[in-house]
Amino acid sequence: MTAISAHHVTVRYGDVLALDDVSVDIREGRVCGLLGMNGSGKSTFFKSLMGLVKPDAGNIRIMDRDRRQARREGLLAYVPQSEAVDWAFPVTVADVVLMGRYGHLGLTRRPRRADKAAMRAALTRVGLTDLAAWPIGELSGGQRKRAFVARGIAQDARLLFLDEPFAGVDKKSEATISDLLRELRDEGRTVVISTHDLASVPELCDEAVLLQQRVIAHGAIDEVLAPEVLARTFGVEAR
Ligand SMILES: Nc1ncnc2c1ncn2[C@@H]1O[C@H](COP(=O)(O)OP(=O)(O)OP(=O)(O)O)[C@@H](O)[C@H]1O
Repeated sequence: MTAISAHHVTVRYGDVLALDDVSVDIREGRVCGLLGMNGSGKSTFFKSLMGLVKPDAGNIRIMDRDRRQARREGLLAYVPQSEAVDWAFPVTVADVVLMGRYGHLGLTRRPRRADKAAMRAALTRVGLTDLAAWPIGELSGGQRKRAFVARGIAQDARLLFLDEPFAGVDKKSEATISDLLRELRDEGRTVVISTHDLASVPELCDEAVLLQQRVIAHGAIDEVLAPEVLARTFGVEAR
């Protein structure tokens, strides 16, 4: 099945054209890298897929559903950029992961035994069991990312979007997160990571989309990262 089907998506913020006629199809069970410079529209594309931004034109389907239905079914999980999170907010790691269980029922619902079991299983999966009671703000960059991935696992999301997952993360944590994402892919989930760090892409991703308001290239890594494509996009000689 096609996990993401975006056709002719255009998004404007006032005078700024953030996405220009973007069409991308991504199959289920893939790790896809969404590549582009700062301001190229990566976050806007994620927000459009999540239903947080309403495109001015175009059509988006998630696993053959409209975005609202996909959200209602809990198919989508988002791991935000570190800067987008208020790390001083007093929640524990367990709280963050439990948020994956609330779905559309609202925050007043008390977690049941099954929710807590799913939370614990997800924390085990990402290796954070011992830190369950810690305030999220006291974790390292890599641990925070893993906590948010655990939230997606507890939710049993079929698609995970990670915005710059390796920014502010040390090499060891990066390897741990990459392994985890590959495992999730092997279970048939679809993982899309946005990054401007091209070094992490070849090993982790099955395919890549190069974005600069428009889709410059989409396909196998060696095609998308071909020196002539990068030179054209970034205006530099690629090594
Ligand atoms: N809420 C907004 N209002 C106005 N302009 C915006 C808004 N959000 C993004 N933009 C602009 O839209 C363009 C695309 O931004 P976007 O954040 O999607 O890019 P990005 O590739 O994710 O970049 P970054 O890696 O810096 O987050 C940029 O020019 C940005 O300044």
